[in-house]
Parts: sequence; C-alpha cells; structure tokens
Amino acid sequence: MTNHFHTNDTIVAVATAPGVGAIAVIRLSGPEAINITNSVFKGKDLASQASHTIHFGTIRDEGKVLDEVLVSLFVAPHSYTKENVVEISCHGSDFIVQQIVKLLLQKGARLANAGEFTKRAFLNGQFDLAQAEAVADLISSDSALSHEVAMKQMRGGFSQEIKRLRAELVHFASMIELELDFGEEDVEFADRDQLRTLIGNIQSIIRELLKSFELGNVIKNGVPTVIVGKPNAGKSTLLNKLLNEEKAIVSDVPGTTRDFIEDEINMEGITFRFIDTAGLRETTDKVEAIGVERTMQKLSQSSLIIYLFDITEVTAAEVQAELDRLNPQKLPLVAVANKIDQASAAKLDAFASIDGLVQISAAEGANLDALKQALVEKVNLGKLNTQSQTIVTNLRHVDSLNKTYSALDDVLNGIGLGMSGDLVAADIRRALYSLGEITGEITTDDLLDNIFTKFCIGK
Ligand SMILES: Nc1nc2c(c(=O)[nH]1)N(C=O)[C@@H](CNc1ccc(C(=O)N[C@@H](CCC(=O)O)C(=O)O)cc1)CN2
Ligand SMILES: Nc1nc2c(ncn2[C@@H]2O[C@H](COP(=O)(O)OP(=O)(O)OP(=O)(O)O)[C@@H](O)[C@H]2O)c(=O)[nH]1
Repeated sequence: MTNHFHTNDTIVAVATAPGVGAIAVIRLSGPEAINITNSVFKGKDLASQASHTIHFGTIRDEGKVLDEVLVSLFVAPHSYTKENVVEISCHGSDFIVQQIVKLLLQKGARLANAGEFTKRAFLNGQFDLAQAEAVADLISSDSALSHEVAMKQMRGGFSQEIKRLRAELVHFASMIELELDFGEEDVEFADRDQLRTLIGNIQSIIRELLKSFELGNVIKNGVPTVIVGKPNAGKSTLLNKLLNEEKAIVSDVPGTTRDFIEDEINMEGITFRFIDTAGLRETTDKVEAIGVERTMQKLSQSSLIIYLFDITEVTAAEVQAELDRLNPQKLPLVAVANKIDQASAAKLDAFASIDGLVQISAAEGANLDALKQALVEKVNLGKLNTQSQTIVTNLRHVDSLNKTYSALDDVLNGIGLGMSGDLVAADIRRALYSLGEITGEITTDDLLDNIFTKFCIGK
C-alpha cells in the first residue's frame, strides 16, 4: 500500500497510565519531535544522534530542572509512526508529567488526539487498518485467547486472508474489464464457469469467517453466562465463591493488582461474563409469573446456563422436568446439584441419571474444579484450533464481510442471467470495495475517526 501522508504538526501525549508510577513516558511524533525535545533537553545534542539510541539528561524550563530523564530517539522513517518519534521517560509523577507536556506544547507541539499515533502509523503504511484495530484489542485483551487472537490479527494473519481473497477478485475484475475494452467484438476472456466457481469459493471462505465471529465475540467479550435456580439454591454463594477464587488468583501474583471486574471470571483462558445476575435474583421473589418471564428473557440472552438446585430439596425427576421446561432452545447448560455437604450418599446416587450433572457444595467450595471443567467443555473451545483458524472478532469486519457476500450474490445472479460484462464488473467492484474497507485500502475520514477515537489518548 502506498500512502503519501504528511502532517506538519508534531503531536505529544502521555503514553503511560495516569497516577503515580516509577516511570512515566511522554511521546512525541512528527517532523519537529527531535528539535522540540532538543530545545528543552540538556545533555547530548539530540539532533545529531542515531535512531534507536537512548540518552540521559535533564529537562529544563528556563534553566530550572524539571526532572532527570531518559530520551529515546526514533528517526524517521524508523519508528512506530514512521515519523520522527521521541520518548521521554521521566519520574512517574502526574505533576512532573504535566509540567513537561506543558513545556513541549509551548515549544510547538500540540496535544495528540485519541489514537492519533496509531492512526499516523496506519496512514504512513506501518500496518493496515485491521492490524491497527488489533492494537486496541491487544491493549484490552484480558485472557489467553483474546490475547492470542489480537496478536495474530496485529501481526497480519487476518489481513493476509482478506488480501488473498481480494487479489483473486481483482484478477477476475480485470479480465472482465478487458472484455469491455473490446466493446462490440463479443469476446469472453473471463470464463463464466470459472468465475462462478471462484465466487463460490470466496463466498464459502466468507461464510467460515462470519461463522467464526460467534466465537470471536465470545473470546473478546466473554461467554454470556447466567445462573438460574430456585430461591436459596445457593446462586449468590456460588457466584461469590467463583469470583473470589478468581480474585485470589489474580492478587496472588505480586504487582498485578488491577480493577476487579465484578462479574467476569477467567477459566482456562476463557472469560465467562455473568449477565445481570442481580436482576435474576429479584426474579426469585413472590411474584412468580413475572419472575419466570424475566428468567426466560435472561436465558435467551445468554449462551451458557448454569442450572443450580438444592439437592436436599428436590427429586431427580423434578429436576429433569425443570430442565426440559427451562431450556427448549437446547442452549449449552450445566446442571449443578448444590449442598452435597447436606446430602446422603444414597441421595447423591439417585441423581446419577441426570446427564452431565456436577455435584458441588458452594458454601464449602467443594468440587468447584469439576464445575469449571464442565463450563469450559461446554464452550467447546477445546475443539478449536486458534493457531490455524482465522477468527473474526470485530463487528465492523462482519459488516464489511456481509456486504461483500451480498455483492458476490449479485455477481452470481448477473452471470446466471447472462448479464453484460460491465454490469458484472460493477458488482465485483462493489465486493472489492467492501473487502478493501477491512484492511483500509478503502477508507473515509469518517471511518478512520470512528475507529481511532475509540483508542485511548497516547496510543
Ligand atoms: N517504548 C515503547 N514501547 C512500545 C511501543 C512504543 O511505541 N514505545 N509500541 C508502540 O505501540 C509497541 C512496540 N511497537 C513498535 C513498533 C515499531 C517500532 C519501530 O521503531 N519500528 C521501526 C524500526 C524497526 C526496527 O528497528 O527493526 C520501523 O518500523 O521502521 C517501535 C515500536 C509496544 N512497546
Ligand atoms: N449447607 C450448605 N448451604 C449452602 C450451600 N450453598 C449455599 N448455602 C446456603 O443456602 C442459603 C441460600 O444461599 P444463597 O446463595 O443466598 O442462595 P440464592 O440462590 O442466591 O438465593 P436467592 O438470592 O434467594 O435467590 C444460604 O444460607 C447459604 O449459606 C452449600 O453448599 N451447603
């Protein structure tokens, strides 16, 4: 891709998270990045240093030392943005950071917009649009799988697949357009049967990609999971137990304290997102009719159900009947018998007939590993080979793939009806346009704004 994008302004932003830290990084990008930094830096002359070198010195505001810093130099085009880039590593105080940024603004830099570094990297050809989007996914990835998929997309896996499809279509578009040049002579360079086969192949690849979004969405946003059961079955106890275990695991690792997400649990690299269980808890009040209706509604929004019951309160036959009633859609469901600490061996045996039943004690935390195992197996990612399969995780890509698919339908119809080359070519170009939107061969300012303003400042 050739992009001739030049901006005259030099942007600056804090690249690290706000708050006190050991070090904070301030990043500049643009033609004057090195000169602007040089004008406030006391140390070596930065303008005469090689790319990818680091220099110690001080940042001074009219002689007053603001901080001792390290400055990293990236000389265009050898940088993330392909422009001159300077990174100033200062001490991690918001006050120092603000003072230095203020100084750089006075010297001619301007504050970067959200995602502007990555936008410049894209516009200057460092990577394509799908790869740029993956940078944001990578930053927000919070499980082994979401990390893996984002990393693969950032490194161009998905883009290559789209580009291969596009290249095949371009070839055929050019054959058909060649025919048009011959006008009246009625030649067919593009064999219609071959064209039909090609379109069919491309459509089947697109169908696979669209299908992968079901999973891609789960990987990125978590498996929407709901815990249902009668009042006092132990739903809150179970959820708290699962959440607390997760919390304990996370905080066991020194230095990884992070905001605790109230209702997400990560198991074997898969994120389970518990949907509106608070609402569900309400449904267990006296107003049975409304309760049931709400429960059914919650069920339809989830892709995994945990049906929890108090084993001391019911018979196996009752549970089986309830399961049949609750889940006519046959969503993945794990039946869980709770309070086994209160049940006799004979009682436990009586439930052997229930398919895949997991028996736990939420209060005592007994057998939770078996439950986790059952949940992970239900999601069935085990079957998936994330290494070799391309997974779509982005709704914008889904939209473009759908548009491509329907344009290809039109191509097929056109061929079937013996439509003239120019009409078929127009539909092929429409398909190419939609595919090109994914990797950014085709862009509009609106599209780019839409994508990059969702990034954080400094990225
Ligand atoms: N300090 C720091 N860490 C960071 C980044 C950064 O910008 N700064 N990144 C930003 O997100 C990521 C790394 N991405 C980067 C990608 C390319 C280049 C770069 O300098 N590329 C040059 C030279 C390549 C080479 O020497 O082989 C180039 O592409 O020409 C730098 C960072 C993550 N860590
Ligand atoms: N013996 C025993 N008691 C449990 C177990 N799990 C939960 N309980 C108790 O059962 C009672 C109800 O538990 P909750 O977690 O509040 O049940 P719930 O399903 O959320 O109840 P609602 O909020 O009314 O829907 C509490 O007194 C718990 O301590 C268990 O494994 N064994």
